Amino acid sequence: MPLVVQKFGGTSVADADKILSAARRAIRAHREGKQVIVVVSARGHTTDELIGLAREITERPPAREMDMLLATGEQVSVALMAMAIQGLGVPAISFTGAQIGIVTDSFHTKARIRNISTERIQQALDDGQVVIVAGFQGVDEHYNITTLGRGGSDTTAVALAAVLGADACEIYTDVDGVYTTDPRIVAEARKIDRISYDEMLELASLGAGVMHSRSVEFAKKFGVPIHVRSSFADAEGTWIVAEEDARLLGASVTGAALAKDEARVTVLGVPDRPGVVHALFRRIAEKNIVVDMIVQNVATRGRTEVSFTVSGGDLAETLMVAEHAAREIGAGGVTHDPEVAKVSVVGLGMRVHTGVAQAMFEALGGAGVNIQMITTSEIKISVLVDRSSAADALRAVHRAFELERPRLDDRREFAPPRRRPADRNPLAGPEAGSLVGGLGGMEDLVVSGVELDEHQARVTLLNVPDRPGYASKAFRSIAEAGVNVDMIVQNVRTTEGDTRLSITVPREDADRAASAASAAVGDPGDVLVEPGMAKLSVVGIGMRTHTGVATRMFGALADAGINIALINTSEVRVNVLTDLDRGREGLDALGRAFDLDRARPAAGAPRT
Ligand SMILES: Nc1ncnc2c1ncn2[C@@H]1O[C@H](COP(=O)(O)OP(=O)(O)O)[C@@H](O)[C@H]1O
Ligand SMILES: N[C@@H](CC(=O)OP(=O)(O)O)C(=O)O
Repeated sequence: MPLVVQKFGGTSVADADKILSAARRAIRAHREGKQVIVVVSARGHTTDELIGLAREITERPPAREMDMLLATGEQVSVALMAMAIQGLGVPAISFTGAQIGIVTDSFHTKARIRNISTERIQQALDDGQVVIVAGFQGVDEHYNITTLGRGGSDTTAVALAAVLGADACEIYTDVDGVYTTDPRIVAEARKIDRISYDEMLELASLGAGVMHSRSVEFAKKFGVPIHVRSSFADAEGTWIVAEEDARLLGASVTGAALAKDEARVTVLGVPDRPGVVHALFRRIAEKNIVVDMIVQNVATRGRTEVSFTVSGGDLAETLMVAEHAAREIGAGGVTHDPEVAKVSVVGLGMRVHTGVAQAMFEALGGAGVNIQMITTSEIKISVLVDRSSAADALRAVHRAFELERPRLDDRREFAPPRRRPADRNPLAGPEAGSLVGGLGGMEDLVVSGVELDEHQARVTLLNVPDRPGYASKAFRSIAEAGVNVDMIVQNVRTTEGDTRLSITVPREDADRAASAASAAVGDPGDVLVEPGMAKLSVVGIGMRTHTGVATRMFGALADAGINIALINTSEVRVNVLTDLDRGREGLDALGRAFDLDRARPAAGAPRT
């Protein structure tokens, strides 16, 4: 019998009419002969209101009690939904997370699912009942109630779909699909018909609030097709599916995202020697703080700057940890900016299209937006900008890539295949050995490989003026010279007022890239070339949301005495640049650190 999981977000169960309309949708699927699991979130703004209530009592509510409080929002919704479905004549039963054995770790307010017992749900389904489950919550091994982090009901829904082998997970929300960017900010944004897991992972973690990024990790790991669609209309929404099913045509950029609630932290005067970066990020990871956009630039006079972003809510704690770590490693100090935002473009097409970075920087320059930091991965480019210019920046970028124009997608009716666990579920399949942290947790990090690219050269532009338009000029010149750029890293201005922008290119193109850059910046003395660099990458799922992965990577390299010259991170990989002659050794060290015997050198995959 087909099985479907339907998740209704807060806006879709905000009042009695909406609950009844969601109930009718579940009943329709039930009458079509499907087994139906309904996952619901707290009604409307309930979770925000509960947080407000706690703050009225105390500035720093204990996390355990916070979870006890927040979980009530979803409990109200499941009861009302069960009443609605039963009232319409169909048997239904509601469960809290604890009742159906959604067992998590004990990181209150950001717990991860370890496992889900399926017997009770399966029994109810087999009895012909619609099963209603409270999203966003679980219970730890000591029976403490936990929550999964804001937006976590998506993760409950996809996790249930994964363990029960559902044919699809339907996410019902107040938009009719995933758009090229947030339609509340850019009115011309267009609905996307199909998008790959990796693109959605990047978009979600870069700010597209329509999906919880951890839910997409689940979907990718377990091969669950997700259908994001409107609660209030019947039209097809957006399918989030495996790359081979997304059948993407043409475009270099699929979507753009804005993360507004970002804060930047920079550790100044970091000694340029092995182990230092590791010491810093280990301290932060110990606090379970998710670090994003790590940018480390070329050292001068034996010192460098390391910048990274965290969400605004984590800033105070991060600063305390960073200041402590800075003293420990003998760094110069810590600065921060709480008023920044990150604008990103994402697209699998970037793997093959050139000139994407140039087009993005040109659009930003044209809109008068100053770029503070840049970081890239194979399928995304992110820039940090002042928060006040963020919406303008997003609109400019959306326009530059003509994201409002319909793509050549195949719009025929689409029924995605469920790619069953044998080939996709790393808990069951051949990748089981690569799980870090044992087989205990469904949400454990999956590291699928480590790679070495020995064909990289680094080109650095020194003395980059801190004003709009500069990056665009340099990249236009490099693109005109026909050079494919791989990594791009720009850190914030140093204390001496100097900004450095580094790129990596295929070694044979290094001189061409350097002369193109010199021509653009006007002074050859401002361009540095290091022809022999190696890129080491750790590849997998959940690389960013698992705080420990970068730390483990930096630690392994530190123990091997290998210095890190550049860093960039994404949802699916962490890349670092090292000296060429240390590359193989680094690859072995990473293979050991991540318990992989499949460490392999990779052919360079330049783009941009
Ligand atoms: N790329 C995007 N596509 C669609 N919606 C987006 C995107 N980025 C951000 N959003 C926002 O996400 C919202 C839906 O998420 P959310 O409010 O969490 O819904 P729910 O309550 O159903 O979980 C939309 O109203 C939209 O403004
Ligand atoms: N109620 C929780 C969980 C959730 O996922 O909500 P929604 O589906 O409305 O984003 C929150 O507000 O974070």
